[in-house]
Amino acid sequence: MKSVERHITDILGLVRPLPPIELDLLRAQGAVLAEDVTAPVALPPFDNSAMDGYAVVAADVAGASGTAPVRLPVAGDIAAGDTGAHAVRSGYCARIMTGAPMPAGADAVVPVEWTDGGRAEVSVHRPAAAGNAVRRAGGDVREGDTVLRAGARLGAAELGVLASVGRRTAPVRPRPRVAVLSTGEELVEPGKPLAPGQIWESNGYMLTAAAIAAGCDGHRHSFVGDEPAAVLDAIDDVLMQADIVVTTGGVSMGAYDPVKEALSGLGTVRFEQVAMQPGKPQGYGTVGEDATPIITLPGNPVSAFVSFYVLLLPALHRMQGVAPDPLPTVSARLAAPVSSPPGRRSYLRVRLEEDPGADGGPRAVPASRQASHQLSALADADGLAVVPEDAESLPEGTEVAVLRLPRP
Ligand SMILES: Nc1nc2c(c(=O)[nH]1)N[C@H]1C(S)=C(S)[C@@H](COP(=O)(O)OP(=O)(O)OC[C@H]3O[C@@H](n4cnc5c(N)ncnc54)[C@H](O)[C@@H]3O)O[C@H]1N2
Ligand code: MOO
Repeated sequence: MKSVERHITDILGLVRPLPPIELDLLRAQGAVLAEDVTAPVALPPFDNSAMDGYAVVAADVAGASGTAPVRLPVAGDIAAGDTGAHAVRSGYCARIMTGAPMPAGADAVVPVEWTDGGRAEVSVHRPAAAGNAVRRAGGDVREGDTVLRAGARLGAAELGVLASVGRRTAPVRPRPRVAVLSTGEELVEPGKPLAPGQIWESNGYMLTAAAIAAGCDGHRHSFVGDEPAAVLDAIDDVLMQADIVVTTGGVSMGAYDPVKEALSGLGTVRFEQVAMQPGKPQGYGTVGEDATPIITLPGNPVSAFVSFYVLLLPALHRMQGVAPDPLPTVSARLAAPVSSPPGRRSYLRVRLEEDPGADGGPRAVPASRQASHQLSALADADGLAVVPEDAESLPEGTEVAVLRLPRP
């Protein structure tokens, strides 16, 4: 059987970072920056007041106190956004607001709380040292500084930074368009009644949601039955709108495995058995004139889920221009013994719990239901514990690596 690592590498070989596009800032949320961004000007661009108060010459108020306040005439008002040229000379002050440009000659701001708040003349009852409550030009960012690096994922803070350096748009890798296509004659749209032998389609929702959570533009397409020609038609239909196609079902050893049957003939898609549990039957390759990557995941819901995070996620990262890292791993002690098929690496659903008795490190509590159709145990899990290929059982207390599942 093929190793998990080899299969991840083969899938990575199908994809490249998507060419950058320019997106309006709010449309770029969640996307990955394609170039470094520098500041075209210093930020703040000018010296300005950090507080509402009075711009003064610090030396004038050096002796101010409650018992001997310093009285200064107020030469004018400077509001934030004031573009006029203001100046303060010794013996005078100007009322100034937070964010307003410092007048020439002034070197400190006395907060209004340290004064009587006078409009024509003000009493200052505390000294303010030079530089007090003054935000210097370039105090945040100097002109030409790199404020964000290529590869940064754009969240609220990053979008704020981009706007603060005057960008209205951002050069980003577009979110990979992931077309999710499910197959199976037994599938019924949720919300509709089930006939005997039928089940509600769940993989499409699950994988589309996982793709969106991974920063992709996931689209659940309608599912198809067990007719290989219908599978090919459906794949053809989604190709125009997809950077990668993900199918589920129809890749195993059955008499009606339409994905395998339909795609095997093309010569561009391989079907293999990967040494993992769940997720053994897998296919990967390209389809269509543009050689669009296609990944065919098994139909068992937990197999599809685990395959997405173990095999596909690194490729989705690469398409976004970030390192093709797997899920983050933590080390944990098994809270119960587990078993695993020989020669296959198992990914067991576990809940991570604090282990008060141990020297730090959580414990991994395996879900009681681990079969690949038992989807309900997944919603309780926060990780996948990895049981190596050479282990058929592990006793309670064994230290294992746990892949942390992303949570909304
Ligand atoms: N003789 C063998 N049989 C099977 C083998 C094998 O090696 N030899 N492998 C088993 C393993 S492991 C897996 S995993 C499954 C994979 O089978 P397929 O990818 O062909 O998937 P299907 O047969 O279409 O479906 C499997 C299972 O999952 C349900 N399913 C499928 N799609 C959906 C969906 N969109 N939403 C919800 N549930 C879905 C389907 O009803 C089946 O119960 O094969 C084993 N068999
Ligand atoms: O590999 Mo299947 O994915 O065991 O259920």
